[in-house]
Amino acid sequence: MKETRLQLAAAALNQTPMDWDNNLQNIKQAITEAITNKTDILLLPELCITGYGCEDMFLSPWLSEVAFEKLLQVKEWCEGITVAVSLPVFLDRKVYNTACVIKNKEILGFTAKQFLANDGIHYEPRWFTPWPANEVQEFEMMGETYQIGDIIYEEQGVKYAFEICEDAWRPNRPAERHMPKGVQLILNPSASHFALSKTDVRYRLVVDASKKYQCAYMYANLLGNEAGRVIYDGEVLIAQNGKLIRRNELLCFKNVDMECAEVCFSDSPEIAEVIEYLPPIDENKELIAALSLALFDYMRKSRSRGFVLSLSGGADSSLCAVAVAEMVRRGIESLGLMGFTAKLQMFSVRDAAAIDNLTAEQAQKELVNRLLTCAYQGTVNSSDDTFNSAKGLAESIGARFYNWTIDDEVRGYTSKIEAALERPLTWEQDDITLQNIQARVRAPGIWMLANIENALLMATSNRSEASVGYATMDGDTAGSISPIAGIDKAFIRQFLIWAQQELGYEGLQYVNNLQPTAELRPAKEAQTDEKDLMPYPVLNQIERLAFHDRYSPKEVFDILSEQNLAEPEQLQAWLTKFYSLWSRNQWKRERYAPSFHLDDYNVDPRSWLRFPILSGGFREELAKMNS
Ligand SMILES: Nc1ncnc2c1ncn2[C@@H]1O[C@H](COP(=O)(O)OP(=O)(O)OC[C@H]2O[C@@H]([n+]3cccc(C(=O)O)c3)[C@H](O)[C@@H]2O)[C@@H](O)[C@H]1O
Ligand SMILES: Nc1ncnc2c1ncn2[C@@H]1O[C@H](COP(=O)(O)OP(=O)(O)OP(=O)(O)O)[C@@H](O)[C@H]1O
Repeated sequence: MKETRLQLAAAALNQTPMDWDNNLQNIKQAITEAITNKTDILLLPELCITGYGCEDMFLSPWLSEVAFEKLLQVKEWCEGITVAVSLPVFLDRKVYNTACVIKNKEILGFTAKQFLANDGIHYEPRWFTPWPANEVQEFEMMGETYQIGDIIYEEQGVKYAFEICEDAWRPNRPAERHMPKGVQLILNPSASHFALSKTDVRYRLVVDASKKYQCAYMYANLLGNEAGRVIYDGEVLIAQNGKLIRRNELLCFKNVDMECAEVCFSDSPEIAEVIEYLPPIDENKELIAALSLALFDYMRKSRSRGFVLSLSGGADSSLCAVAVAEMVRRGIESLGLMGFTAKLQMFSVRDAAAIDNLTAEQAQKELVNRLLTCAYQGTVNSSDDTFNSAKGLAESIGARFYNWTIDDEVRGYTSKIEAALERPLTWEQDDITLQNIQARVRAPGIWMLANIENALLMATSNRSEASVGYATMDGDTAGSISPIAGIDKAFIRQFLIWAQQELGYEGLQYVNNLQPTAELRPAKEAQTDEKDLMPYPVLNQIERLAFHDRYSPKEVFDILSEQNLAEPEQLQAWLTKFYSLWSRNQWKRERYAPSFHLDDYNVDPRSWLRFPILSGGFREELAKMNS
């Protein structure tokens, strides 16, 4: 029996589009670590030289030229090691998404992606050309000739080849053709976005393939919030013959996260009979890990100095506050306090050392205090309950907390307009106007704090509100990021109960006992979101069926009718409200501050879901459903 042992390594990298210094530094760090570990082959993620999220910049030839120059720099760091590093290659006015193999400072070739990702948040065919199976060509670049295409490489007698991210997600994936050619190792450089529970799918793709194709399979994903909206979990997997060899801790705060393993290749491999899959995934844990890392990266990459939040004590703003506290907790856990503060680049060494001298609990609170400023902005319609909730939560996590009222500003604007119109504004006649002015006058003051502190203003809308436009434009939508606009309200409410119980955020006890309310109408009307709209779980179900599952209004009605959720007339009324508000409010979704992709879909037009700003508003379809 012939056996060869190879030391394999794969590294997740926290890259940023066109941040050449950062990207090359991370690549160098990974190569240096791998050389120290006596690695034979190191795999790095998809498009890690440029960053995956360069968007239309991929269409500019100069971007690929710069990437090639950087590749030549990387090549020189590869002494005694084989490294797979990915970049776009511009040939004959087409761009290819490639993985380049460098062996001992020499370029062996470029494998080009065959299946381009074109669903959900991915739009690759806009930029790249797919490479045909089995084809290899030569091309010239900067005076040298190279091979590009469907190449099979060899390391110490072990044949290896690539599947580049999406390649592995298709039934006729390249591995199907590689196996009969004696390929024993597949490398997969990926930019596979985070979504709740998605790691399970990825795990299956990798471990199942290693069994089916009787090979070793090495996978490296990008890490962190790369370009603003999309988060990568930095997953690294090494598997062989149906057995997992290595899997890392996901969503860490490091720049480089590497796994190494010695893997034995034999001509009569032992194939696992039964594959051990991952245990059920705790989506609450996953959500907060992704959200806190997304905030951390967004903040440092945008060179901001913390967050500002209009804290109502309701569920949405409370989640935003907890996410910042968790960013600090998880950041310290991942990097150590000095590592965390150094990476933020906003504290002097002296300042950071002083914080480091505090007890762990004090240091956590001190950092939250420096990074999060909250304000409660009450009106005559606000209740003691929400004030106590906001204050209690802010104090419990250590955030700075201000409290003022906005009644003077509301009165000022209202009386100006009343004078101009020569009539009083009344709740009977001017309900929405009188609600919106309250939400709007909260914006200037909170923006002032954000400007003073050079901090990011968090807009607190969730996905359910975004669907139906249940937010005031330039009021509670004001902000520089919308961190929770990808999460539905029902999920948020159960998450906050979990966070109180499992993460120990006792300050959430108040909000966990409140009904969601906008508190924009006079208190005697006992306004609640669900009275204005419909029960959030129903709204969420309609939204998922309509857009994630792509059913027609009539089909959604039929599916929900079978569940006996409500009387048919009630269901019809909810559906009519949902589709009408959905259509009318596309323009608002276009104007939301950037949001994160967290769930398996979102309603952000720049990301998962495009919809016309002006449309027929489902009039005919709703009439059919109602007939
Ligand atoms: N296609 C389109 N393109 C551009 N603009 C369009 C438009 N369609 C309408 N508009 C404009 O939209 C404007 C109306 O939008 P906007 O002023 O935002 O207000 P609007 O959507 O009419 O009302 C806001 C809703 O959000 C609720 N809300 C507000 C604030 C907070 C909360 C909470 O949960 O705490 C809830 C409130 O109860 C109300 O139901 C109109 O002036 C109209 O001209
Ligand atoms: N009294 C308030 N003080 C400060 N900010 C407020 C106040 N009322 C509303 N806001 C701002 O407007 C946003 C929208 O209000 P909304 O009621 O939708 O959210 P919430 O209060 O956080 O959650 P819930 O809907 O569960 O009550 C809040 O998240 C907050 O940022």
